[in-house]
Amino acid sequence: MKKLLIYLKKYQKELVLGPLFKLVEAIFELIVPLIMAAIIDQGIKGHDLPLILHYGLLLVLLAVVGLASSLICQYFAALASQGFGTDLRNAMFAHIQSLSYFEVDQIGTLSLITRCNNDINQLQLAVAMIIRLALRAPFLVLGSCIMAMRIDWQLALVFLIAAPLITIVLYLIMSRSIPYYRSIQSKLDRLSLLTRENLDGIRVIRATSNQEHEQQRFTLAVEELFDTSIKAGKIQSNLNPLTYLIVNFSILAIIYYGSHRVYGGSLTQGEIIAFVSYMTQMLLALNVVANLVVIFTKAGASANRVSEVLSLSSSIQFNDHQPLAKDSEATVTMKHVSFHYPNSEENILEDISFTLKPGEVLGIIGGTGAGKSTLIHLINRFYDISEGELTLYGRDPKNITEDELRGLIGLVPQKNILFTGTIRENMCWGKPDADDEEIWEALRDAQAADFVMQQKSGLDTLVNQGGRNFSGGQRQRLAIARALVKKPALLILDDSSSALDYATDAKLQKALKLKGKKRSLILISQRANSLRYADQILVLDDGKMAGLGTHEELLKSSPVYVEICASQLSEKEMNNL
Ligand SMILES: Nc1ncnc2c1ncn2[C@@H]1O[C@H](COP(=O)(O)OP(=O)(O)OP(=O)(O)O)[C@@H](O)[C@H]1O
Repeated sequence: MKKLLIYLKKYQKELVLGPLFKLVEAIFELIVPLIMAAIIDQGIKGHDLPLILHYGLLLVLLAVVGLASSLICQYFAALASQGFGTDLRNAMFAHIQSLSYFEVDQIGTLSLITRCNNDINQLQLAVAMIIRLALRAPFLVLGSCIMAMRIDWQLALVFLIAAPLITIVLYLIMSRSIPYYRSIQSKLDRLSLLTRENLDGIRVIRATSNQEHEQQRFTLAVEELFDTSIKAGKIQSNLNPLTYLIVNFSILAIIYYGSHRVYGGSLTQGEIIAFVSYMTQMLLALNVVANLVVIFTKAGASANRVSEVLSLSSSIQFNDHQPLAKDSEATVTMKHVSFHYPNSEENILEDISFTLKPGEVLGIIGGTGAGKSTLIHLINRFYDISEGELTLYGRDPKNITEDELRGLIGLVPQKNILFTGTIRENMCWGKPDADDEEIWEALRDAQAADFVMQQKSGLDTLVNQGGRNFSGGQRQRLAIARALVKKPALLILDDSSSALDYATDAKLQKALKLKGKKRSLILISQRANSLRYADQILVLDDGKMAGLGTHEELLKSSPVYVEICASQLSEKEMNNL
């Protein structure tokens, strides 16, 4: 919670002045019943029109000043709550960027989105309510009681009985409904997760005719939310009848006992009216307090969820910089490397060793789940190795700054993502100052120049969300070009040409090899054909090395490799190998 308070520090002025202005409005509200009493007792009773006009004008003045105070408070509340939300959202977003894959996996991407949006909205609302109502509502409760006592302390005993009774009713209702409100929040979380998942995967859902199943899942989640909301609503619906019952009995008591006192001459009719007004004011203010409790309870849960993210620190720390040995004989070296994900004990990679030299191509092949992408994650230092030794240009990656590491490696991940914007903007991600010539060169090498040229707007062609206005193969080539623009010393393609036909794939490989005299290349592929000209191929089988060598060497030494080739190539092709 402390972590969140620092974002309010900037708005101390608004947090103090806002409630003070609201207090001015509340004071005026407490004065109004007294003026009404005076109008009745002096003006109407004495047929004194000038006095009625005088008090009427006073009422108008109080209303105008009260409204102005309320608007000023509203302004401060909006300024502080929106500013707080914006600062917090920016800080949270920046913090998430600094986290490693492990922490992001731990919370989950969709939950992070909900926390960044819904939870911060909830906190914004709470800040606005603190400024607008947190001081005003209790002040009105207390003020109404005091004002009533000022008029007639004996009759005000009705307040002293009614106020605790109303408080008990509020407590009973709130304590029963708040758990439901908490549950509603987590159910809303689940619903937004389902909505997002479904809309993201709408093509897959339709292609696999799973609409009905997904509809059922969604309906179930909506019904659960509906049930919980109804339960909370049913409890909450007792609030007004019960509190109004107490207030109406109190008003009856005030009128009954008050009328005796009016006959006795110790109280006036106007004062009775003022008493009734104070009673109503107190009830409304207590209801506001009850709503505030609900808002703050929800905000409390949201604050915990936001703080949980902010208190995470990246498990990947980059130490002091040591200069890279650019003339090192090896780009990447792994010696007996093993790795398990932080959330499991089971080794995903075991005893992996290889050396990749500058200008060389390393192919990685293996079945699904063999650990190919995981190995790439280690080279990128998305995770740290669990055992063994990993060096990049002769250095432990822990001693390379993050910027240098990212500048060194151009990664085209398996699930490539293009961002909304133009093709040029996407290309400049790796190198913001890249000129058109550099971009076209990268596009040519990635075999993407032809189709970009065919676009009417060329590099200024707009890329829709996720690159949906391009085919799978075009997206892959654009993603490869984007990685090439920054001219990385090590280019990693994680199954990034799977959607290309063999001829385009071959042209791509040729271009990459031609340009990459000094650049090392790691190619992950499920297709043996795509890797056959690599300088060495690492065969992974269930996280273990099942061979390392050239295509020809592996055909003699690695049964797993032979099996992969046999499953993909025809007998004729196999015989020609
Ligand atoms: N973040 C993670 N946390 C825990 N386990 C993971 C994580 N990511 C991957 N794994 C597990 O690690 C194993 C290897 O996954 P990896 O993605 O490296 O395989 P792969 O060879 O690239 O497979 P594919 O060819 O299907 O992409 C799998 O069993 C997977 O379940």
